[in-house]
Amino acid sequence: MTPMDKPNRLLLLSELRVRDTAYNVSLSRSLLTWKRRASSPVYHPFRPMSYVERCQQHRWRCAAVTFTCPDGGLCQSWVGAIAEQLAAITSRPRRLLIYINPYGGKRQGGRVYEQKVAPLFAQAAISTHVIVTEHANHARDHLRTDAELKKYDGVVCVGGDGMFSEIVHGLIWRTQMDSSLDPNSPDETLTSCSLRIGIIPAGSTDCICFATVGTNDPVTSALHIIVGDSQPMDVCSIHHNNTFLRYSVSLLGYGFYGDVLTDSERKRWMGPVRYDFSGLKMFLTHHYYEGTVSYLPARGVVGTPRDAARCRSGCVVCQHNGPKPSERAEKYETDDCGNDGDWRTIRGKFLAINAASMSCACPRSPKGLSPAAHLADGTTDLILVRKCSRFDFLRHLLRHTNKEDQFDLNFVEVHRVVRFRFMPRHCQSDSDLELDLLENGKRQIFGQICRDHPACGCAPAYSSWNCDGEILTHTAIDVRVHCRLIKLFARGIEEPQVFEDLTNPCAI
Ligand SMILES: CCCCCCCCCCCCC/C=C/[C@@H](O)[C@H](CO)NC(=O)CCCCCCCCCCCCCCC
Ligand SMILES: Nc1ncnc2c1ncn2[C@@H]1O[C@H](COP(=O)(O)OP(=O)(O)OP(=O)(O)O)[C@@H](O)[C@H]1O
Ligand SMILES: [Ca+2]
Repeated sequence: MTPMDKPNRLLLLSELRVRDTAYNVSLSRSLLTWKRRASSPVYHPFRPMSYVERCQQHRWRCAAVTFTCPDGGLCQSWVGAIAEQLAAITSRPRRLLIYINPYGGKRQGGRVYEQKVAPLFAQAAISTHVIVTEHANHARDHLRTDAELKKYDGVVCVGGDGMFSEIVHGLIWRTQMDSSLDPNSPDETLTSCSLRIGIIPAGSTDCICFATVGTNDPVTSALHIIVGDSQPMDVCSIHHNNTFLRYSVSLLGYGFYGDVLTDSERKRWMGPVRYDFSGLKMFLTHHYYEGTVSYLPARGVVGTPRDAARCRSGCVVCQHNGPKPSERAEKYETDDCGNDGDWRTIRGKFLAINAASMSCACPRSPKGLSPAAHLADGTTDLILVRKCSRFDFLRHLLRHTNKEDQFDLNFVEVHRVVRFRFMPRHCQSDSDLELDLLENGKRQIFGQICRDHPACGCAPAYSSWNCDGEILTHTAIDVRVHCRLIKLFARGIEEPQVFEDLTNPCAI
């Protein structure tokens, strides 16, 4: 054994055995590593120890190892040092509040939790309070008013993006109330939530889990919770006429994704495949919608939506763009005197208007709606898909599933923004409408009448907003990004480790 090596933060280094093979085993702060070596005499066994092993495609598994060593005293030193190190890690949760949606995805939430997750939490000595939800918004309302949050180190949801959204709404609301802030004001600087949220994926899309962990696997997510990972995330607030509607963390989509969601809600009984049916149907329907989008481009940030680089664990773009009080005013380009910076306006006919606050990667589209979007940079990528042929729209959609750039098409544009507004054409002021009619002449007037007349079977004037899988009640909205408002038990997607053994142990 070498003495405590402070500069390298090495605490113990010994030759130990696993079965008949000898290893050089070292313990530094919170990291236990072992490398094979040539060997020697009689060995005493430690207790079996659990650790995290990295597997293919970002999956983690819990493995166990039993070391043996030649003298009992050294054995005790090792057991003591490891226990001391584990106790010193304050980021690991000890008490969790868990909500299970028994009806999410393929309705396997309860089984997944009991069989795959609960045994791991028990092994890691995490105490849990489990609530199986009885109705929609049960978890949200419980968090808003009833939950004794001081008793917990984190909140976990077992379900899909909709269930995660409930937790986010409950926690953000509660945090703002505790800080005496007004969630109805779109200009309020909101207080970040202190409790981290864990997601055990058991839904239909699970894009938040996929885009923050790299896989939808309950065991991997449970292990990220156990080791106490932390990943901040941006949240958009959505208002209509200065009234709060909802928060969004992944996709806020009008047109195609709004229509897919509306149609798929009637097919919930089908499970996850409902999205494919409704997707095909809405693709064939090919509706476009008219309206005005205004946005505030992100200023003073690094990165663009067309970057080849991706947001990964320890992302430097997120670190650079994260909130620093001195930079905030510049980033939002707005000040207390009501100077609203350089708002830009685009009027047109759109097949889809999408805002992606993160990549929205999911099994259907492993690179996501906006592959270069960042989890915690304080911006959202506003994607405008203008009216085009079905063939062109299919080209755009297909590019979500291959290596080609879905933005490199002349009917698609993408802007990295901190705030945007949308006004459907028919909601515009009377004077705006009159101006349009004058500009566009008689043909437009007849088009207008036709659109307002349901019996003629023409395209509808309005779509709905798909807000993380929920339908918004209004179409005219004001959206603002709140940098790092929440934190997840995750670390972002890890780059594959090219030169390292896939097993990079970390005791649990
Ligand atoms: C030809 C294949 C093209 C495939 C294109 C796939 C693009 C998929 C992009 C998925 C983006 C998901 C963003 C995440 C949104 C979540 O907050 C939300 C809640 O869970 N999920 C959905 O709204 C669920 C949204 C699900 C949308 C599914 C859309 C499926 C489109 C199918 C089009 C078929 C055309 C075929 C023509 C022959
Ligand atoms: N006990 C319950 N009964 C009915 N609905 C519930 C219950 N608990 C939660 N919900 C609602 O079910 C909706 C869908 O749940 P969830 O997000 O878990 O699955 P999903 O929709 O299949 O997956 P995804 O959101 O990933 O597409 C959520 O909006 C949530 O509010
Ligand atoms: Ca972002």
